Amino acid sequence: MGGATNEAVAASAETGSVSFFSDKSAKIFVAGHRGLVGSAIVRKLRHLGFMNLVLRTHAELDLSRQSDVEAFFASEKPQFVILVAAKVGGIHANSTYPADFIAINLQIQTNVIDSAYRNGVKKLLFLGSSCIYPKFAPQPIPEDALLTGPLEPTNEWYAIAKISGIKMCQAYRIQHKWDAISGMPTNLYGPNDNFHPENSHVLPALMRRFHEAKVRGAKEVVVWGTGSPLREFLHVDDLADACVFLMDSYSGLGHLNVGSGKEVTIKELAELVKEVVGFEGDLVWDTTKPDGTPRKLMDSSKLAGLGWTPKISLKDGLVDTYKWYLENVQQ
Ligand SMILES: NC(=O)C1=CN([C@@H]2O[C@H](COP(=O)(O)OP(=O)(O)OC[C@H]3O[C@@H](n4cnc5c(N)ncnc54)[C@H](OP(=O)(O)O)[C@@H]3O)[C@@H](O)[C@H]2O)C=CC1
Ligand SMILES: C[C@H]1O[C@H](OP(=O)(O)OP(=O)(O)OC[C@H]2O[C@@H](n3cnc4c(=O)[nH]c(N)nc43)[C@H](O)[C@@H]2O)[C@@H](O)[C@@H](O)C1=O
Repeated sequence: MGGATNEAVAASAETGSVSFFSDKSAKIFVAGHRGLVGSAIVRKLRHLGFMNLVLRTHAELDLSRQSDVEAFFASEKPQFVILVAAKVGGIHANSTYPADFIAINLQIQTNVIDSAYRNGVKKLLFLGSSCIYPKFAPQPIPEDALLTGPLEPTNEWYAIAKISGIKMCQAYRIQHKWDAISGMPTNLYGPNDNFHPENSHVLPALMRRFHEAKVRGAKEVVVWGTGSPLREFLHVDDLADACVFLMDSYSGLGHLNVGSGKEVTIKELAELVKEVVGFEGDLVWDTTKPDGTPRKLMDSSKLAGLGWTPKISLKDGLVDTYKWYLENVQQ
């Protein structure tokens, strides 16, 4: 884990953790509550009976503006923070807007983590991403592969910001004995995903492209790259379940991987999405588009050892997501 794993550091990071589930009236700020992850976390918290959620849209509170974030925390004084607001996108967006991906993410996480600490927040959960690991990390990727090799160039700007977020949580834990933890989710999907044709991740991009091709009666759909990269997918409702589990059950220095443990090639994923959508034409591979990381299956055994495992299969998750897409997105 990039140099901060020795016993002395771990011992100095003891914070005296608090129970999250014991007080359903606790004031919880879910930053980024209208996105894929934030909306799933809000659904989960409400289902569990948490009613005192503090929510702000991007328009109401721009988390990249330091003074606005400081004023918000000083007046609202939340007890818990789940930080899932970020500049997020797929391989094309990451490559095209490197300045936005590094700057906005550094700004949001620095403002929120520091203000949360200064205003007496009891516990904060920060989310990174599996792209923090080296491009050629051992597979499945253990947490301690962090900072052991060069990053994948298509998303190194985003990865550097996310690594800084992990390190900031660790630094505040060590220096201030403050309960800031980090989870590293694998590639996610589900309701409220971003279905933009170019800037989204592969799964929603393909769902939309196959759906529109089916409606038009098209014979072919273009898929990016060679189809050979392997990816691990987790339904966002499983991730939300893991996040509340971590809020209650984990208070350690090290970040924890959150994955499904199952990987598919992009070709296999494309065939599965095609089947779920009901498109009957052919796939055409555009090999001028980047493949990105060849493989990034995470080792989530530490989280499993704490007692959390995912429940939703990729097939069931795709069916659920396509149903949501038909009811909420398609024209
Ligand atoms: N999606 C994925 O596959 C993965 C996601 N993650 C992580 O999970 C977290 C959530 O991602 P996801 O839900 O997919 O992202 P989304 O893009 O779906 O949601 C991000 C949310 O953050 C808000 N936001 C962005 N910028 C600002 C800002 N300056 N001020 C206030 N709010 C802002 C967005 O609001 P608005 O839309 O109005 O701008 C949106 O509600 C991120 O930390 C991401 O890195 C990790 C691994 C994989
Ligand atoms: C979550 C994760 O997400 C990103 O990394 P990524 O896993 O490479 O993400 P992706 O979903 O965009 O692509 C996965 C694979 O799929 C192929 N692919 C085929 N056809 C389409 C397509 O139509 N769109 C997209 N986006 N990809 C396509 C594509 O060429 C690649 O081989 C980073 O933002 C990173 O920062 C991060 O954290």
